[in-house]
Amino acid sequence: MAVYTEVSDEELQAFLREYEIGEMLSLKGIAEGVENSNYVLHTASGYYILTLYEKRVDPADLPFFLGLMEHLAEAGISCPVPIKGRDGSALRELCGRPAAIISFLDGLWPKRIHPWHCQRLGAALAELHLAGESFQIRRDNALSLDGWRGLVDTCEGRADEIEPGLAGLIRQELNFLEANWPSDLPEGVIHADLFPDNVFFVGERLSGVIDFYFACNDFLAYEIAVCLNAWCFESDASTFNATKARMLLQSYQSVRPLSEAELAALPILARGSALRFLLTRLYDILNHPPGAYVTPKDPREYCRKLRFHQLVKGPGAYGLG
Ligand SMILES: Nc1ncnc2c1ncn2[C@@H]1O[C@H](COP(=O)(O)OP(=O)(O)OP(=O)(O)O)[C@@H](O)[C@H]1O
Ligand SMILES: N[C@@H](CCO)C(=O)O
Repeated sequence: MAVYTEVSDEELQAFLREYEIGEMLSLKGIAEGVENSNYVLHTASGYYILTLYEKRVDPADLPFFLGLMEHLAEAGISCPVPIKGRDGSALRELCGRPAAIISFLDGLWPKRIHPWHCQRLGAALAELHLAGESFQIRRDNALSLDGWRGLVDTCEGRADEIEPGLAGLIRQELNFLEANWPSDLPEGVIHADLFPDNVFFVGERLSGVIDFYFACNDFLAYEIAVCLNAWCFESDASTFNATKARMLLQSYQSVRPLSEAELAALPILARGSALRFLLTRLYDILNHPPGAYVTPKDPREYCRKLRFHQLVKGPGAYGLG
């Protein structure tokens, strides 16, 4: 659950005076997510999401995130739109934190993934990648190789508290990835956290994508690897479902075909993506703020996924060929 910062009625009322979205009717903390404090805000003009940006978001990045949502929405991608205040700005401060109001998106995220979810996801992801081509602001991925090295240095001393042998696994994997990471794949704007809880469906229609607060420029195929990890394993996190992966990849390629180099790189990109989420989960569990209204996610799930990809010989393991 994620509400790190409590907002009083008085503070909210003063904040809302900067907007033209009507009188406040209610504000309810959202019991999901781990990064920011999120509330459903109900005003006389409808429902919105109020977000207070917490520890991992650098305020200097917020114009990128909010600008990207606006850009993608204008290009026809279904995603939240930042609401501007009377001064034309979507970004201001509340309770000492950067804060914004964004539009509310209908739909529910899938708790149980079927192959058709992966099919809808693949095409939507490729459309998102194409729509991002014309976005002018750039943001490097802070959670790529350099960021992983920093997290390994910080966490490895206590990693074996979580699982015996974990410190060795992450150090060796980092060394491997540093020696073998690709350098010349097509790049663009990626969402970078496209897990099922960030993709909404209404019935069998993908109704929208939320949570752009890790978005950045990186290899487009890296994003596919993130999705293979987040969408295509069974709940034991060890059994890979090649049918789901094939649906995802075929559907992506019906909109944006992948080059031979991108396909060949999938296994190493999947290893990198598994290490990325293993490390941030490990960091969060070792540095859990006491009393915070949030449930940390299990890093061991990503140890199992990483071990699967370490044995993969080529992209055929992902349902292709
Ligand atoms: N625009 C939106 N419309 C409807 N619901 C939303 C919207 N944005 C966020 N939510 C709700 O808030 C929850 C948390 O949002 P979000 O995923 O952005 O949080 P977070 O703290 O960045 O979490 P994480 O990075 O762990 O996914 C979502 O699962 C969803 O229920
Ligand atoms: N999606 C991330 C959490 C938010 O970054 C995870 O599952 O570890």
